Amino acid sequence: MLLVVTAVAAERDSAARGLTAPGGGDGDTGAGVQHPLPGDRTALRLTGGPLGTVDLLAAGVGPAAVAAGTAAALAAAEAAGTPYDLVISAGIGGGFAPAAPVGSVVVADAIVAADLGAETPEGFVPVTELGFGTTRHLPPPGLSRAAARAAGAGHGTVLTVSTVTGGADRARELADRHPTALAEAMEGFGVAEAAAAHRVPVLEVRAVSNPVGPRDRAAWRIGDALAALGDAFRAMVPVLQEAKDHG
Ligand SMILES: O=C(O)c1cccc(C(=O)CC[C@H]2O[C@@H](n3cnc4c(=O)[nH]cnc43)[C@H](O)[C@@H]2O)c1
Repeated sequence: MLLVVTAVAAERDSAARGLTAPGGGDGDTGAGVQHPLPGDRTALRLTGGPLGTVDLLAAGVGPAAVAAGTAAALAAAEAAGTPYDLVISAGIGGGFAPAAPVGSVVVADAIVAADLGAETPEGFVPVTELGFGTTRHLPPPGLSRAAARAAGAGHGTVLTVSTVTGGADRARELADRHPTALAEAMEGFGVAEAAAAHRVPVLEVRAVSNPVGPRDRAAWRIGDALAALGDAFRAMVPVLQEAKDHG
């Protein structure tokens, strides 16, 4: 079973459209059915396509909301005896120029919490250097590479931040600290923490709606990014099917 976790319903519906589009999923999946989850949550459940059962959950904005939603979905599926075997964090995101322009798609080869740490006189120190936890989850390399290739996407680090970058200085600081970063968003690390706790592999897919940099809300291309996200899911179906059928 596949679990796709987004922040908002528009992202969930774009992914579902891709998974049910001709050439992507099987047309029999239709619009899906509501699948109740613990804690007043509901997933959209698709069945009958090449990927078998796919649950799509819009779990809220930010790492805490999606960590809670993902953990609830994973625990419920395990308790029902039908555990998920892959979780995908998906949605729109900011792209680092010039590698990830607006309208492009990025598949994460690493999912990194960029602001989980402490400010010190010497600068930012990640929690790992303070002796706690982790700041990085690694998707299965072969699967993430194949997914990126199928989607025509960039393959690089996706940062998780709790505050959308809004200035050139912050964008430069993040790029300096994470030279392989292609995109930032607000959920991937939360989804990945929950997946890791259940020993389930994770992917992150981001369609770029805006550049990482000075805030210019009017320039965000959310509709284009949602369309690109759906196209990416459609293109990734054969790769996800191969992973499902052959581990
Ligand atoms: O400020 C606004 O008017 C506004 C309107 C719509 C959405 C927002 C968001 O902040 C959306 C955050 C949401 O989208 C992802 N996202 C998209 N671009 C970025 C980014 O450059 N940096 C971080 N996150 C981004 C994020 O994953 C959230 O789910 C604001």
